[in-house]
Amino acid sequence: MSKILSQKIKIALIQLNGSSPNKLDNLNRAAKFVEMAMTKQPDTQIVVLPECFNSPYAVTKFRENAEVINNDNKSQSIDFLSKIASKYNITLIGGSIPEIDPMTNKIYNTSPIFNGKGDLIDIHRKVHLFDVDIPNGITFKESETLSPGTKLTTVKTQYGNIGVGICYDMRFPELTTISAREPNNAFAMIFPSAFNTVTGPMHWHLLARSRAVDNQIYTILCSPARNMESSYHAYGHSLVCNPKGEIIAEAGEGEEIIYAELNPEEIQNFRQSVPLLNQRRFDLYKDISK
Ligand SMILES: O=C(O)CCC(=O)C(=O)O
Repeated sequence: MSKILSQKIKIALIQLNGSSPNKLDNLNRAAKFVEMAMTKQPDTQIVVLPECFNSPYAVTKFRENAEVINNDNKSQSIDFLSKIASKYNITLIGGSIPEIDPMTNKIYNTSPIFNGKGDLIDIHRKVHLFDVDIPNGITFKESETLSPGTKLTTVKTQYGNIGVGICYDMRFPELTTISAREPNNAFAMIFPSAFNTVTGPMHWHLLARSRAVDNQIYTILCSPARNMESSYHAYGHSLVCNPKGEIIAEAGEGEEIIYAELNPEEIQNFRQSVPLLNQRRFDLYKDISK
C-alpha cells in the first residue's frame, strides 16, 4: 500500500483569542503564540491557526476587516502570515480571515495556506456558510454578508496532501471524502473552526471522529479560545483525531497550544485491518449527487 504521508510529522494547533477589534493586536498575538510553539517544539512542521483569528467573528464585522488576498501584493494579514511561515520554515494553515474580491466586491471566509518559504500555495473559501437558527440556542447567518466559495481544497505539501475546510464545512462528509479519495489522497483534513457553546458540546467531537473513521485519515480542528466578553462564544477544545477515531490531543477552553505527531503507520495499519478503501461500493452510490 503506498504511503499517503511520507514520514512522521509534528503539528501544533494554536488556540488563541483573536477577537480584539484591533487587527494588529490579533496578528501580534498569533505571532507570539507561534513563537511559543516553535520554542517548545522546534521541529514542528505544520502549524494551524483558528477560524477568523485576525478579527471578531461577527457578520457585521467581516466587510470592514476584509483584505484582498494575492501572492504578489500581500495584504496586512497575508504578509504577516507569510513572514511567520518563512521565519520558522513551517507549513502554515493560516486559520481563516475575511477576504474581499475586488472584482466582484464579494466577501469570503478564507483560509490561506503557506509553505515554508512563505509562499501562499492555496486558499480555501468556506463553501458551506454557517446559517442556523436553533431556538433558545444560537442564530447566525454568515450569508448575510459572506458568499460561499466554489471549489474544494486539497493542498500538496512536502509531506503529502492535506484537505482543508472551514468549520461548518465539516458537517458535509462529502468534502472530506473527496479530499481523502483518489486522486487527492489526503492524509489529513484540517478545519480552522469556531464552534460555539451550543453546538460544540453536541457535535464537535462527534464530527471530528466521524470524518476521521469514515475516511481513515487524521482530522484536525483548531478553534479560537473562548472569550465570554466577545459577542461569539467559541467552544475551544481544539483537537487532533487519528484515523481510528481516537482523539490524541485536545485543548481546554482558554488560550493554549496543543501538539501531536502524525504517523503514516497509523493510517496504513488501520487501513489494512479494516480495508474500507477496497470495500466501497461506488457502483451503488453513483446517484448520490442527483
Ligand atoms: O456547525 C456548527 O455547529 C458551527 C459552525 C460554525 O461555527 C462556523 O461555521 O463558523
